[in-house]
Amino acid sequence: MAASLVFSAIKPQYYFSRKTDRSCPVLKHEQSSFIGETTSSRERCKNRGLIVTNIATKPPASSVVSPPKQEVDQNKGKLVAWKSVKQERWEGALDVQGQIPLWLNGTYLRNGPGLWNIGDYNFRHLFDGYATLVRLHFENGRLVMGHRQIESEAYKAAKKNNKLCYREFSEIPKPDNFLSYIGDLANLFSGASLTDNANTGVVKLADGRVVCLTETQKGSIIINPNTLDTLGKFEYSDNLGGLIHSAHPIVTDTEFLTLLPDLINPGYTVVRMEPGTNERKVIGRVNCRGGPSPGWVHSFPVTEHYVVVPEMPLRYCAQNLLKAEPTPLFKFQWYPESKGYMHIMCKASGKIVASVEVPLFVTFHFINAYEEKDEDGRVTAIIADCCEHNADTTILQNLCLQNLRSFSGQDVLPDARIPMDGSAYGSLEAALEPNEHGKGLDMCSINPYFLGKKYRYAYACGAQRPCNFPNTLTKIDLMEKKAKNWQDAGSIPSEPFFVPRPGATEEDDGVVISMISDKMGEGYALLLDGSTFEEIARAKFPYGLPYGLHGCWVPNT
Ligand SMILES: CC(=O)/C=C/C=C(C)/C=C/C1=C(C)CCCC1(C)C
Ligand SMILES: CC(/C=C/C=O)=C\C=C\C=O
Ligand SMILES: [Fe+2]
Repeated sequence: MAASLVFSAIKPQYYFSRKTDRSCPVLKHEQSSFIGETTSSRERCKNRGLIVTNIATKPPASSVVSPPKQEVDQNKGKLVAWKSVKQERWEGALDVQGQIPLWLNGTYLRNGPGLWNIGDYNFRHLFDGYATLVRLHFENGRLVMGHRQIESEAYKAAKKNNKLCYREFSEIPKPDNFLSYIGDLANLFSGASLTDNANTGVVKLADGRVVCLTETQKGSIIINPNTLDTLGKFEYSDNLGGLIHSAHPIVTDTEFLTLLPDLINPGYTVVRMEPGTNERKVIGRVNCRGGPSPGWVHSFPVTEHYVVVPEMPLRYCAQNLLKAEPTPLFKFQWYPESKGYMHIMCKASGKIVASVEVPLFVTFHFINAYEEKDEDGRVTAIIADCCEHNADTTILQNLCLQNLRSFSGQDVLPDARIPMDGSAYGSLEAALEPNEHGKGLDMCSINPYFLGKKYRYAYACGAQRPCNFPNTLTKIDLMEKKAKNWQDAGSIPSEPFFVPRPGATEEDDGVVISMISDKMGEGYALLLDGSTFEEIARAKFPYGLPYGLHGCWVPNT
């Protein structure tokens, strides 16, 4: 059993003061070739439905102690996290060590970029990879795993033509000649050449549809959570247009909220979609306060009554979009002079009730947000928690595959942000001492019942230094300002996903699911107790799987 480690975690926070608004309620395996070419159908048949036995090897002991450099070097090249998925699909029951709680009945789905090459051509960036879905189906203490590639147009075209056909995060198809270059530019403006490679996340809508998403709107793809079949595009039936959106909508039993950045008139449209429909309706619009374009908006948080619209000084950049070769910040540009802002929009009226300047910040992921109220129930502040990267844009370069694959023992992960004071502006503060979680923090989840509400626990990936990527799992207690940490030295765990126990009354009563890409080239599903953060079960995969980004829970119906 892997020990639960106690060091701790950081969690920067934004504080906004706002005037009370009366109109609102207070309301290749490295060498592997492109999928389908190397894996023979014989091999696939052999693996399909395979019950993996004889895996009762002793789990690697966890340790708070950093692995000595030699150990890191010895295992160099075996870590499976950044290697393309071995084959297009697999499904089978897994042998479980430990006890899966009998109440855990349903399917955990995880999406992420898992295939980074077309034949001999290797992609540059983590976010370029073709989407790999992984499914962990829990039923009566048993576990069936499956993985499969999403059949996006981008993936199918790459397979058919053996070359890149759509614009990915950093990869751009090479024009054949000058005329096709002009055509490509036209296709960029119409969106025709943008990828639909839905490799960022997966959400279960309240009407039961399961949708994989990325930052391009056309990359919204409906899948079958049982078979992982690609069922077709999720077509938005409104006329809102635009080409991009936040990769992380807020999805609840009653709504789907997202942000549409406007690159022409810098700003954001906040939209809402009702379950059972494909039509987004506008809640309101925010104009940017600084810079030539909107800030990159990968995610955003909500409170009970407000949508928090972040305006990050790392902004979309039209010039970089047009460049044939990637720039250091890809499609973005850092404009520190343009400053950073947070806008607070009332969900009911669409009115902006506060718009504050905040210290420069760089974040992919907001964790949660909530309203702070005085004795009379008036909202006095909004706390928005995020995984902040010390206002350091080099995080984008760190996520280049070459950098991820070539860890030499040197620590390059940017520290999380140093606490700062507020004054007349919103402030950015560390929510707890950063060493609690090793000064790195990303890929977070919370108990979904606490979305938008004051909450105590966040689960995330933290860091055991030295490292070049988050390599621990951490449970942050925002009240005690402490963290419990779990680590399998040399391995990379994916986002710890919290599933509450039905009927639970405590916020952390549930399990945390993660998948580990281990240093020996293997991998396993891991279950931790949401309260003690101790391991309760693990199940080894037939082979290691690449790193994956975000997931969702689909309960058995
Ligand atoms: C995997 C992940 O988290 C992010 C993926 C982001 C993507 C695919 C962004 C793609 C884009 C383009 C292809 C052109 C327009 C800008 C931008 C949205 C960055
Ligand atoms: C995995 C990641 C950042 C890790 C750095 O600490 C960001 C992923 C973003 C997309 O979902
Ligand atoms: Fe994300």
